[in-house]
Amino acid sequence: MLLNVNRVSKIFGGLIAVNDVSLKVQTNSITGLIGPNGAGKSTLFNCIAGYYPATNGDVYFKEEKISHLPANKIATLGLARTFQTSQGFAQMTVMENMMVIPKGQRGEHPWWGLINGKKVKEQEEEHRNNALKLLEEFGLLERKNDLIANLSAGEARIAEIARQFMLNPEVLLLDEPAAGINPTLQNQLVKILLKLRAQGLTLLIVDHNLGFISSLCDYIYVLNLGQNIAEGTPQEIFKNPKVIEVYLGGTA
Ligand SMILES: Nc1ncnc2c1ncn2[C@@H]1O[C@H](COP(=O)(O)OP(=O)(O)OP(=O)(O)O)[C@@H](O)[C@H]1O
Repeated sequence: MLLNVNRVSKIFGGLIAVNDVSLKVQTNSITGLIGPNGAGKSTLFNCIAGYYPATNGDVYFKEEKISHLPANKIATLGLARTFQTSQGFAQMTVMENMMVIPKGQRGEHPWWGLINGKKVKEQEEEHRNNALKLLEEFGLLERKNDLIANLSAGEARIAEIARQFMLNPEVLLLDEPAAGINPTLQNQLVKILLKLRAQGLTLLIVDHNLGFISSLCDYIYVLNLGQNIAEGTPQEIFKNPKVIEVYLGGTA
């Protein structure tokens, strides 16, 4: 089991945003997390990735308890997340965004360059080659010198996902990757994600687009009002009466 979320709750003031939720993500699977607005999906992502401390419960990644660790430490262990809105730097180019060296990497320490300049250069070269390879894989190589601000919303989202791969994650949490992306880019994204899974990546995906979710996921969890109300294969989930009632508004 790569990721094990055990009875996690998150309370904001008087509001129980996530209420005793457990889920498991198998190595090399694509797992979906769906539910209506305000169900607690993003909050659960934040608890898993270390952006919020959970009020109760634990998260285990590769059998190690990570629920007490900060996000940057969790990212260096191999678990990264994307956000609903792009976190990239609008006035940087696509390539410059890729090269923002993740925290915890040697290159960020100023003294490192003084004592070992050659190693830093080698590492930068390695980052650059990795970035170019990823941009090609994500169909953004031709846009590498364009400012993030000049990309379409969909391209900016794909650039943000590509940027997360600079950390070489083993599991990536994707928060609404298909939102605001036109159908052509969406199909491209499905192909890219399936290819990355074939290369060994594990994914946990939140999205409102059920077609996108069912074309990707092996297994789906459904949240409503902070609670896990159903789990199963896409076929099981989309004929589950509870899911139809709360998520599809009673229209099957
Ligand atoms: N930082 C916060 N402080 C207080 N309440 C919050 C905070 N973040 C989220 N909430 C509340 O927690 C509940 C769950 O929100 P969350 O964003 O996790 O839902 P979601 O399922 O991701 O929704 P959406 O699909 O609309 O993104 C909501 O009622 C929301 O208002």
